[in-house]
Amino acid sequence: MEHVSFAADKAFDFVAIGRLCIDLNANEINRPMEETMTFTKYVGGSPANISIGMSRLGMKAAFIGKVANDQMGRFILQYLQTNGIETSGITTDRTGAVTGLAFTEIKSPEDCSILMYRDNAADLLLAPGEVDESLIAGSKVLLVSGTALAKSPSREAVLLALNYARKHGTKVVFDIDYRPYSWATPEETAIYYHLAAEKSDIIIGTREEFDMLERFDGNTTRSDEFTAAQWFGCHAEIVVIKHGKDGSIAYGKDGSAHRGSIFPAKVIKTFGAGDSYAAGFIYGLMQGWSASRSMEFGSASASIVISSHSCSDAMPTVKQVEDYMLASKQV
Ligand SMILES: Nc1ncnc2c1ncn2[C@@H]1O[C@H](COP(=O)(O)OP(=O)(O)O)[C@@H](O)[C@H]1O
Ligand SMILES: O=C(O)C[C@@H](O)[C@H](O)C(=O)COP(=O)(O)O
Repeated sequence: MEHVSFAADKAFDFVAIGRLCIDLNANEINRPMEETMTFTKYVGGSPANISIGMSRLGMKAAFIGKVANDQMGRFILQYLQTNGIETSGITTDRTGAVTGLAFTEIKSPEDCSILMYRDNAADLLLAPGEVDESLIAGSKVLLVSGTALAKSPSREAVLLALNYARKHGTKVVFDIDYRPYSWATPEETAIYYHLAAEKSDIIIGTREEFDMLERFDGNTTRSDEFTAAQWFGCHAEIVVIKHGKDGSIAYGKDGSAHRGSIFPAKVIKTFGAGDSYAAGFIYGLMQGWSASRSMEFGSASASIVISSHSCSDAMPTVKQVEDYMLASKQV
């Protein structure tokens, strides 16, 4: 697989656009949320988690988004700043919108679910005029998280950000990130995901997420090969399909394919796998590594995070990932 090239002369390595939320993860685990009495608060939102992961890995990261004008919004901003993430691209809502909440239920290590409270979420009120073109122009990578396409004006903000990325030679990573709660219909989901995927250089998603994206494309057998071919016909250079504990597969435009295996993990909760995998994978590609090595690094990062109670807080450093890889053998 050919290595992905990134512009060298940019102030930032990575900028993400999308939601900044709060995770409330159950403290009393291995039981239904009806029996949970206390939660631990973490910064959340898939693109926020990935940005934090990139920063923990030593990358210079920035964020474009909108937070609520309340204690949760200020908590998020402070956490990002403490973690070295540029927040000048984040605006504060003045309409009374709130911070999206994700209550994580941990019934068992394999049976986790998320209860999302996202009515009037500030992140979906990001407007096109609030997208900082200079941040995108000054970044090697723009990460688009699919849920930001779920409602206007965030939808139009993302589409404008994609145009800015194309204009300035910023590589686009599209993390499909399907969260049913935020979408009105599957048809709408497919249409707007398509608009983003067509302009993306690297597309990452689970098989189910690609099924949502390819609703009108005739991939009736849910074939990974069909998926890859579909997007190489647009702009993609790499297509990664995640398969949970069965690992992942990456396809290259040159026709190559690489299977990624997993690292053993003492799983506390399966959430956080995708975000930490994405951070590790993108980091690897940006170091000039092969897709295989980048997948391995992402998989180890994922195993660290699913063995932890949080997602954002648990995002590992390079040394932590390398130590984990040394201490584990791939299964
Ligand atoms: N139970 C697990 N044990 C070890 N690694 C896992 C496990 N579940 C997921 N992973 C790793 O995390 C990656 C992403 O997880 P996945 O569940 O496919 O994505 P998402 O969290 O976005 O749904 C997988 O490709 C795999 O490398
Ligand atoms: O993305 C959200 O709104 C919820 C996340 O903050 C939460 O940490 C989570 O679900 C991450 O799981 P992943 O997307 O499977 O990595």
